[in-house]
Amino acid sequence: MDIISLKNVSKSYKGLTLFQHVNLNVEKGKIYGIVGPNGSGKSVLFKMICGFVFPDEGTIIVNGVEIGRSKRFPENIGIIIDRPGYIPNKTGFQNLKELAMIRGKISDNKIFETMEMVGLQPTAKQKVKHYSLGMKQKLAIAQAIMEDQQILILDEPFNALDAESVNNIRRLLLAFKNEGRTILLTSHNQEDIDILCDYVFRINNYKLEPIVSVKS
Ligand SMILES: Nc1ncnc2c1ncn2[C@@H]1O[C@H](COP(=O)(O)OP(=O)(O)OP(=O)(O)O)[C@@H](O)[C@H]1O
Repeated sequence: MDIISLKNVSKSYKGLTLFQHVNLNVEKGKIYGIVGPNGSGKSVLFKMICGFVFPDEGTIIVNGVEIGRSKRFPENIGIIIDRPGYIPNKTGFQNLKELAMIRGKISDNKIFETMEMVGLQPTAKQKVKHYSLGMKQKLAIAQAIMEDQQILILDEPFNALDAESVNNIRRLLLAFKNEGRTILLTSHNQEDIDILCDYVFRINNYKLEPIVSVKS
């Protein structure tokens, strides 16, 4: 069964057409890349899949649940879209802890492990308002993965990361895929797309056009 499916999805903003009758079936345990120029609708597509905005027509089903009908936010989905709103006067750990308390699923230890995994020091006393851009990005990645979310929707996950961190996060994402997690990502860096993605779609003419099937 497809873990995400879009059926006949259309979306416009006041005369700006982004998508017209788009269909997409996402297989579990694969990495999908969505590419397209600035303003082509990549983030809007991800927001629709996450239930943050609704399509004008069509349906989106995530994990068997139609978005916008029975419940608004899909369960078990890790998201990086836009800059997350952190509490500036708290440390990275404290910020993640606040988020973890919403679901109450994970221990402090798991937050520690996740911070180390993405290259942040969990015991650092530095407040997030003093974090560099790359550190904020790592925190965003940490919140998206720390609860072992099975679907990851990652809009530009490599933004602001140094080369070593990019390699680390790429390795992490490939390991998640091997565990059966499903990842949708965007990147303006073709190398990220080539290395990571099983399937790539380009937004073209208001549709998702398959451009390459690198590893299947
Ligand atoms: N809430 C909104 N109201 C009106 N227009 C919007 C809204 N959200 C997005 N748009 C418009 O939709 C278009 C697509 O935006 P989107 O952020 O999805 O582009 P993108 O492909 O992610 O671009 P980039 O590569 O620059 O990140 C843009 O023209 C944007 O201004």
